[in-house]
Amino acid sequence: MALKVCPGHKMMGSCVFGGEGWSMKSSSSTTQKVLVRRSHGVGKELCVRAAASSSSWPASDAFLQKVTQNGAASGKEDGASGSLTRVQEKENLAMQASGNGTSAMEVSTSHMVSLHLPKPLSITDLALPPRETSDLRVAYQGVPGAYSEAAAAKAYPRCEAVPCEQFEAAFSAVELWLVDRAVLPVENSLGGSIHRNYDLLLRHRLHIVGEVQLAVHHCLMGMPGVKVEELQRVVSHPQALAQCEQTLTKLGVTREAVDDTAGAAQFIAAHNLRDVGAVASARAAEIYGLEILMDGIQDDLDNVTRFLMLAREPLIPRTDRKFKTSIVFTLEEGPGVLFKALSVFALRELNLTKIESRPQRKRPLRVVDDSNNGTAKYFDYLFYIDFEASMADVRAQNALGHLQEFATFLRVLGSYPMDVSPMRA
Ligand SMILES: O=C(O)C(=O)C[C@]1(C(=O)O)C=C[C@@H](O)C=C1
Repeated sequence: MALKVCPGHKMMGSCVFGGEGWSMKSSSSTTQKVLVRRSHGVGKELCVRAAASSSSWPASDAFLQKVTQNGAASGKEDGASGSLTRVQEKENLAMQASGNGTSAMEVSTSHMVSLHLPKPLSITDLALPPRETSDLRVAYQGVPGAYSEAAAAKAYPRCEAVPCEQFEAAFSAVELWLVDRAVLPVENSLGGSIHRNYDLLLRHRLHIVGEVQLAVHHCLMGMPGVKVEELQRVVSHPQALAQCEQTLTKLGVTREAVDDTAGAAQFIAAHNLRDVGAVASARAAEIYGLEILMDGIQDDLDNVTRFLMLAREPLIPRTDRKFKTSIVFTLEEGPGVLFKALSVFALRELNLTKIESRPQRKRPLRVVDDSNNGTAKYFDYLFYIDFEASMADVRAQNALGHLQEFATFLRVLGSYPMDVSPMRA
C-alpha cells in the first residue's frame, strides 16, 4: 500500500510501510490510543501529525503518543522511524505547552520525557561521513512499476522509493520527514504540463533540487492469453492515455482514467479482468504478471516526461556545472507587463527553457475600475519560469532584482543542476 493523506487533517499523513512500522492501538481500559512499533510483517500503519497543527487536533487524537520505544532501540535513526521520533518530540512539547498535554500525562510523563529528549551530539557523531544517496527515501506518486518510480531510480540510483497514493501525499511525506525527497512529473513532450504539480509547488514550501528527463515507452497489456480484439476498455493515468491517443482511437476502446499507469495494471491483475487492458511500462507488466499485447504505443517515439526532485532544504547554487533556476511571480495588470518581465532575462542573455501560466485560485478575477469605460474583470495569473542559470550567477541575481521592482510577488522555487544525461527509459 502507498502513502496517503488522511482526509480532514491538515498536514497529516497516514501510511503503511513494507518494512518496520508503527500501528495504532486502543487500550481497552482507557480511551488512550498509542502507536506501537512492529518490526516485521505486512500492513503496518503509521499516523503522524505535524507539530504545527497539534493544538487544533480533536481531543481523542491528542492521546496519540508513542510509548513503546525508544526510537534508538530500533537501531534506525534515519528514514521514517527516526524522523517520526523527531516529529513526535515536537508534538509532545507542543501539547505540553498548549495545555493539551493533560491526557498525554496518562501515558506516564516521566517515561516519555526521558525517551523523547534529543540525544546530545558527541564528537563521534560529528565525525560521521556525509549521507550517501543509498540512504535516501524518495516519495513518488503511484505503485511499483510507475514511471515516477523509474524517475526516482534515475535521480537517486540506490534510493528506497516510497509509493504514495496522491501527489499531495508525496509533498507531505517530505515535509513530515517521512522521506527525504519527492520526485514529481511536471511536463511531458506530448501531453504538456502537469498543472496539479505546479499548483502544489506553490502551496508547499519545498525546494526544487534537481530534474530528470525520462523516455516514456508505453505498452498495452492484458491478462495472459487475452487478445487485443477482446479488449473493451483500456485503463491508465490520464497523461498516459493522452500520450497514446492515436493507437487507442484506432482500437476503438473505451478509455478510463486511474491514478497511475502501474496501478491500472495491478487493478486488472487483481480482478482478473479479461476484457480490460492497461497502458503502462514493461516493468509494470512483469511485476503484475500481465502480457504485453502492443509495444511502443505512444503517439511519438520520442515521448519524454520531465520530473522534479524536491527537498526540505534548497541546494547551494554553483557555477561549475549547468544549472537551471525555477521561479514563480505575479504582475500588475497592464499593457506590456509580461513583455517587461521577460525582458529582464533577455537583457542579460539568460535563456528561458519553460514558461507556464496558472490562474490564481484564491483570487481568480481582478476588478479594474475605469471611470470612462466601466468596470473590467481580468483573470489573474501566476507565471512560472525556468531559466538556464544558477542563482550563484550574478546575471541571475540582477535579473531577479530587476524583476522584483515591478513583480507583485516573486519566489525562487529552486536552483538546481540541469539533467544533461543521455535519454533512456
Ligand atoms: O502513472 C505513472 O506511471 C506516472 O508516473 C505518472 C505519469 C504522469 O503523471 O505524467 C508519469 C509519466 C508519464 O508521462 C505518464 C504518467
